[in-house]
Amino acid sequence: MKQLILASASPRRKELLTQVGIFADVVPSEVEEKITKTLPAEVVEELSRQKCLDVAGRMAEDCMVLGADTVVAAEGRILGKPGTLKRAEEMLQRLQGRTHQVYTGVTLAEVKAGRIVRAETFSSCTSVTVCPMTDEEIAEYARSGEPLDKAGAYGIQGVFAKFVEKIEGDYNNVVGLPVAAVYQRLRGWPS
Ligand SMILES: Cc1cn([C@H]2C[C@H](O)[C@@H](COP(=O)(O)OP(=O)(O)OP(=O)(O)O)O2)c(=O)[nH]c1=O
Repeated sequence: MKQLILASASPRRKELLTQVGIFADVVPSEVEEKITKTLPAEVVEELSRQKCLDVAGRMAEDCMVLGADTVVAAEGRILGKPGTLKRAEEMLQRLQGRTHQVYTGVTLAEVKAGRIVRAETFSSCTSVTVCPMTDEEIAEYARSGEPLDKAGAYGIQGVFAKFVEKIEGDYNNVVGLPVAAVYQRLRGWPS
């Protein structure tokens, strides 16, 4: 396989690729993310494409570029990163005691002789059921710092695992990258 460039600053995505033996160089996208869609699957696909094509357009060497974006969809709303403690608590209040969906969009592009010669976009959805949480549990978890940089204000791979009743679909998709689907697609691409 050609050198893979990961157009994402998310350490979790890099770790997931490394876990399956795909060693990527990181070149984070600097694109201003612009949402024109409304369905969560379309939103993550659109954002993953913007991140991927931004970085791919700057590559001079032959390579593959991967962009990804993750959001949580709950009761018709799309939840990104909370950014503040208050927003984190509001999001967790919305998720506790219910089932929601996590969507990750992925775009893969091939760069040849300084040009993008191919790009493919797809998304993956996982359902996550969260146990009922008390107000104290929500406040304590929000204060832990874990939620702030994560879509939906939680990290399934961290302390929040104790509130996850069940999931349906790819676990790694929740963490930020459906790594099996990525590998299966990359396998079919030119070496
Ligand atoms: C739901 C959930 C999300 N997340 C993370 C994955 C993503 O890093 C983050 C969603 O933010 P994204 O905007 O998808 O990605 P990012 O800002 O981390 O990186 P970049 O924009 O450079 O690609 O939430 C978890 O780590 N665990 C979880 O359980």
